[in-house]
Amino acid sequence: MTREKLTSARRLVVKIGSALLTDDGKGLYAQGLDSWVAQLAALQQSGREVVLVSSGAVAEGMTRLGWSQRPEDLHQLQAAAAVGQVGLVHAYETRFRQHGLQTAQILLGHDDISARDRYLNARSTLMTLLELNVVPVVNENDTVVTDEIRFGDNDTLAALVANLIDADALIILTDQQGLYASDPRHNPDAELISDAQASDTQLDPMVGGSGGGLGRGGMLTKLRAARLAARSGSDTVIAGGRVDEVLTRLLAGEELGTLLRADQAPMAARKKWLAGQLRSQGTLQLDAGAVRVLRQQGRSLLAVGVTRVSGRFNRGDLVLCIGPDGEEVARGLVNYSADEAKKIAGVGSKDIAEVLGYIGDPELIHRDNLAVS
Ligand SMILES: Nc1ncnc2c1ncn2[C@@H]1O[C@H](COP(=O)(O)OP(=O)(O)O)[C@@H](O)[C@H]1O
Ligand SMILES: N[C@@H](CCC(=O)OP(=O)(O)O)C(=O)O
Repeated sequence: MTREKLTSARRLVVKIGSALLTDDGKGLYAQGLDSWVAQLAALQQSGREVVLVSSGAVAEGMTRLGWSQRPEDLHQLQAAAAVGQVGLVHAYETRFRQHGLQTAQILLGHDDISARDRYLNARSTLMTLLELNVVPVVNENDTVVTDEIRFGDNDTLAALVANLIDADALIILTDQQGLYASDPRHNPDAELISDAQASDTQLDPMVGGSGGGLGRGGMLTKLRAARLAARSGSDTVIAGGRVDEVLTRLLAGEELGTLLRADQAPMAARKKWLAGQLRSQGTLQLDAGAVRVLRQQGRSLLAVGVTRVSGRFNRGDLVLCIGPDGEEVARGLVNYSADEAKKIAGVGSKDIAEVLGYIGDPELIHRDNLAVS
């Protein structure tokens, strides 16, 4: 099968794992970093949007603190991550700057993505950074979360980020060339899987064991991540980070690594997910004009088209949009709380700041967060 969809992927999440980044425990792998950053910069400069999810904080922290063994103690791990994160971001910052690109540090926990208000904030910040042509460098917020650091799994975080920004593709770079039919550390003759549907259950027995010394999750978390990414329509590639020009070649359509395909396209998947959210926290009644632009033009909902607000909801909650006769028109994630929405109902976007004293988003529900019935 060809990889045309990947060549046209516009928005990418690239994850670089600990096993790859840390040069067998001897600090960060500088040559690798030079090469990945050069490739990422070229992709960004050719008009693609790139979010980088990078591990390596614990490993870099251990080097800086002079520790040769990964500590068992959770708080020591967290301390190492806090020390190492500075070095990690510095390593990316200096390299991207040589290519004329700014970077941003984003530290996230899974809760930041599951809580609705934080979800919208994280999404808006990442989208804004992409619009500004900045490369976000994401890692787990190891100071406040402990599960992920214990399992050493940034694969899940990368998939959640792919969901968050509706990425077209998630590329997971690791120390193996991709997913093999069995762990190549134990079976050097194992066959590389080049192409599969992410949902294919025949893959399950192939990913048994966990990872190596510094990486932990192994292929199990990568397969799970591919399935998670597929929920928002993102394909996943697992590929070898040491392969020459791996990112450039993958996006040129070369059949490297393992492609795990999603069943549906990003926007369709997102709308389906929204439509399937059962519990709504409130209702917005729309005037006939708003109903028309939502239905016929797929536009965002502006406060000016809202005639009545009911229910108790916060930013990020799901609300129903009903027409003048009470029929459901759409449902979506709202940008303002019920109290704020009541104040700005019927108000034009440019006057929101005057009414509220601030403006968060110009629309009440952004079209990406809206599923029309
Ligand atoms: N079927 C498989 N194919 C490839 N690698 C596998 C497989 N099963 C287990 N692994 C192991 O997964 C490791 C990669 O995972 P991990 O060490 O967690 O890396 P990372 O830090 O990049 O996430 C490989 O080094 C390999 O030993
Ligand atoms: N967040 C931590 C650990 C994450 C981690 O190692 O994950 P992975 O690259 O999936 O094996 C770090 O930066 O060291």
